[in-house]
Amino acid sequence: MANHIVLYQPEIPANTGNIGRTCAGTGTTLHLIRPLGFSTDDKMLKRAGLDYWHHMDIRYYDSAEEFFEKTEGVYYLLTKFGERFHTEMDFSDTDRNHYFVFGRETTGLPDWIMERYADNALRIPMNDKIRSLNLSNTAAILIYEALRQQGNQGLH
Ligand SMILES: C[S@@+](CC[C@H](N)C(=O)[O-])C[C@H]1O[C@@H](n2cnc3c(N)ncnc32)[C@H](O)[C@@H]1O
Repeated sequence: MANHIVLYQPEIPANTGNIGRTCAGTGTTLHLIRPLGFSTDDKMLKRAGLDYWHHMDIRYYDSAEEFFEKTEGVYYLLTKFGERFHTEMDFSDTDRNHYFVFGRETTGLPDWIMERYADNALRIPMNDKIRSLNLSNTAAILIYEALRQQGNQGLH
């Protein structure tokens, strides 16, 4: 089983490119839920992830409903409204698929997803001087926390 990053309607190509690069370097599958705010041929996306794009296991969905229908595992929502810190959740079971679901840069995750998976809503600590952390930074933090708990799985 594996770790998965799920981006709900990402808008900024450089964020997705950065996340793709981290996914390629850690064996993490990237799931993109449309509509995307860019073309995957976009120059900025290529600049951020160019040499790595072909190493990525990347899957596309036309809607969040389609994504949930076609995947199976444990879903975690990443949101500043989460009641638990991401470090309080146990990701150590490598027999499961762990799906880390991130919201859109401008509007986050829709209410129905927030309600359905409220028990697994996780927050990365921050103070009140900013509205939120950068999407690609949050994805990197989560991937490496999961890998740390899983013993890094052959990464060196
Ligand atoms: C730029 S933020 C979205 C901000 C949006 N206005 C909102 O209120 O959710 C993009 C995504 O990054 C993730 N994120 C940003 N800050 C976070 C935090 N402190 N804890 C967990 N996830 C965070 C969430 O998945 C969020 O949907």
